[in-house]
Amino acid sequence: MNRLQGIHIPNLDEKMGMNAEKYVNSLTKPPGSLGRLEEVVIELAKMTGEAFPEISPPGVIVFAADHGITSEGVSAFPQEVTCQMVRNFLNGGAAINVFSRSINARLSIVDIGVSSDIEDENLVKKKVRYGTANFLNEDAMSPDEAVKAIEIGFELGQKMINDGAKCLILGEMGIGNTTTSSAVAAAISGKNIDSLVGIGTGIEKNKIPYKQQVIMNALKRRKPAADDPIDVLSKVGGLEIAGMAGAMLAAASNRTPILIDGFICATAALVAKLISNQVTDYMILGHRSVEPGHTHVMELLGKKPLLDLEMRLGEGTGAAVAFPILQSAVLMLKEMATFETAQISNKE
Ligand SMILES: O=C(O)c1ccc[n+]([C@@H]2O[C@H](COP(=O)([O-])O)[C@@H](O)[C@H]2O)c1
Ligand SMILES: Cc1cc2nc[nH]c2cc1C
Repeated sequence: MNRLQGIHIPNLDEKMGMNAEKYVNSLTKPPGSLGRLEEVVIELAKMTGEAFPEISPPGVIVFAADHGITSEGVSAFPQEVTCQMVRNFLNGGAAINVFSRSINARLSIVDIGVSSDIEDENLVKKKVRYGTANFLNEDAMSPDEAVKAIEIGFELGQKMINDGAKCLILGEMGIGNTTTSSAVAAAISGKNIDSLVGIGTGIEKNKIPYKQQVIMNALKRRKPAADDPIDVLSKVGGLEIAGMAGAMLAAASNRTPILIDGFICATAALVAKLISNQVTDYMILGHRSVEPGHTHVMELLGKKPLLDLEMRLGEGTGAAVAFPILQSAVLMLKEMATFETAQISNKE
């Protein structure tokens, strides 16, 4: 697969992880008493290869794109909300703007496939096409478009890291993308569609069987190949999902930790894993979304989320809210006294 074929993801630095573990156990607390903070900082040491991992400043990239499948009435909101929310991001008024400011993150908003044009000097204009096609009736995009969207994500992830980001948060905006994500997750995992479909932006619960049926019919017609990420993306995927997957691959190839958001972001992580299995070594899961598919996808990624705040917004918000937990973990390592320096008697 062109340029992405040559992508190299370094092995985790296990030795640095062992050093970090030893050092965590020398800090003034009973061993294990800081629970998952201890696990997290050891993971970060393995990822970064640093004795005292640096994760600040974080960088947030929000990929926006439209979905032809919205014509089937699968979302509670109309398609034009994608474009309207992009304007809201650019004006600083969305939840991800607020949370990015609170963690001092650089925030980048990318049009990778919105169905209308948006003029704004702060928008990163990388439109691959004006929304996907309705994948119930035809392939969502061409294989070339899927590759292009992954490459754009990779370039923008690399740029965010070159500009100084030490941890990457990927967010998305795309009316209809819980339907797309359910289709992608089902295609890759073979899981029953019933377990992967939820209310998204808030459809009535009694509409869920219809949403499931649309996805089942589409999968029957499109027949995506489970082990081929480009086939899955081009047949039933989304441009923001491809972009996020590309950015994740860039982060992992730079040893930069990735903080994963909700269902759509985790589905992009699953696609990235199909492209390069080791990419998940560099992922930490920020939160558990209300979308039922998220729990299944997180299991496929082999990781547990940090938070469960019953959120289902997307945009990268769950990851941004989880970021201070990583900061606490890193500060624990950097600033706590050891038993020796504080002259505290250690365990018998
Ligand atoms: O991140 C999540 O888990 C999540 C769960 C439900 C909805 N969303 C957001 O809501 C939109 C998709 O919902 P829907 O109902 O239009 O498929 C899209 O813009 C996502 O960012 C996001
Ligand atoms: C208002 C709104 C904001 C969002 N942010 C992410 N998905 C969204 C969906 C809607 C409808």
